[in-house]
Amino acid sequence: MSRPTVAYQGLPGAFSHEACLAFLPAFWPIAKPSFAAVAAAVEAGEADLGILPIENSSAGPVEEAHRVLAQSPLATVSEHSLPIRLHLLSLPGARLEAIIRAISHPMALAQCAETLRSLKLATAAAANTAIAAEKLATGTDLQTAVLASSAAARTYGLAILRRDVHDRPDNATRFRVVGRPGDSA
Ligand SMILES: O=C(O)C(=O)C[C@]1(C(=O)O)C=C[C@@H](O)C=C1
Repeated sequence: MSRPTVAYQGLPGAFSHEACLAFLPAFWPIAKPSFAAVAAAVEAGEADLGILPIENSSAGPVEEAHRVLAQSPLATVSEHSLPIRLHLLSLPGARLEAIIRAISHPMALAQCAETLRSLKLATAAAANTAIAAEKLATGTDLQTAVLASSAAARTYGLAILRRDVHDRPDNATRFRVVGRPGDSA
């Protein structure tokens, strides 16, 4: 039998991808560009399950995921909390003093608000932490950093300029696993 699948938002190195590996190790993760695309893949039977971040311990509910789930017939299978460690990543060779902006998912930016203020960095939103990391890695910008995981740093060959930049040491995000109603996946 082929391996069952789980759709997640982002790319390898995203926290949703980390959640797939931690909580659904028997499932093959399928990357999707948006929360809506995750729900659509499960509804269409392209993926057996979907996983979405629904709430962070310091930044609160993930509004877009709640909007998508409210409009979807999918059923909750389980919920899991994942510790979230955010690092400031740059191209290798960049210096912290030269960084002027940080790019990431708005939830990740909110989890690091105090650090970003103390470093006097401007911010810009991306669709996902790993999507921001992958984009930075393909360019030559030594003034921009992204907030993402150590897995994203490894996956895209980025340097960790500053480790653990989330404001609260107990930072964690709750993920919801969803499936088609009536399925016993
Ligand atoms: O999965 C990712 O990496 C994301 O960009 C999304 C997201 C979120 O929506 O809350 C997931 C977990 C963290 O709380 C930060 C960002």
